[in-house]
Amino acid sequence: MKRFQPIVALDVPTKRLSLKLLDQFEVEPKPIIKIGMQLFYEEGPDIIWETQRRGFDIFLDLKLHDIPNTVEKGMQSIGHFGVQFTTIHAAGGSEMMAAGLRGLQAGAAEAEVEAPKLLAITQLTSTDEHSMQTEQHVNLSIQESVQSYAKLAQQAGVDGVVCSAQELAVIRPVVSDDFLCITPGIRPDLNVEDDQKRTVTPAQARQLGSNGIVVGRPITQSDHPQDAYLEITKEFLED
Ligand SMILES: O=C(O)c1cc(=O)[nH]c(=O)n1[C@@H]1O[C@H](COP(=O)(O)O)[C@@H](O)[C@H]1O
Repeated sequence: MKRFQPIVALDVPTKRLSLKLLDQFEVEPKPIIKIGMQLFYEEGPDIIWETQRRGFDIFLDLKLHDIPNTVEKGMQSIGHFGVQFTTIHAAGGSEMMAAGLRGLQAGAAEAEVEAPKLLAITQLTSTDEHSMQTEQHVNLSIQESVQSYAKLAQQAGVDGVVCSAQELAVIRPVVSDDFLCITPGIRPDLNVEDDQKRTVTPAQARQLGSNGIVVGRPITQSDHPQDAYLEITKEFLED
């Protein structure tokens, strides 16, 4: 099973701070860098070029969720960037996910770059079963909801899902072997949750069969981001 090096969420407000962090990751294996909405809305595509110039693969996490035509056009623009991964919300439905995939492939073809892997967000790792049931009015367990989104995402043709590693046991039996399961909500110390609800350690994510972990604050807010990254990498990649 494919296991990627950890994906570091660069959840900082400015280019200056992000470049300072990137300088910390001149190590092997180089992390995949996740650029999310805060940094992208602030700095625009320039932050992608700067990160690519430093030799990092990019996970552009903009979580598109809109009517199919709007998502298709938005994804067409994202397809131009030459990033390796990007995200869409499974809750938008199969028609929207298929439209997003079409747009992404069209954009990548226009720019003559490889299309990114498209990942569907299932239930955010900050959601617990109680809030899902009482606020989204989803009358299922978290496991059932995530499993159902994973099946829908695969039928729509996307490359994988984002979920908690806690749900992998129910997803794997219903998707193909090459379907990617990328898992945030990673905490080396499970006592530190922040706003995350469905957390696991890097070692648990490996044991549960995650293809890649997304880690933000445990690395970026550490006094020694490089040491924290290397420690987490060892825990996740080494059998
Ligand atoms: O799409 C994501 O990456 C994502 C999905 C999800 O369900 N939960 C989740 O935490 N994330 C992202 O993963 C990162 C987790 O950050 P930390 O909680 O600081 O490790 C953030 O950048 C979130 O946007």
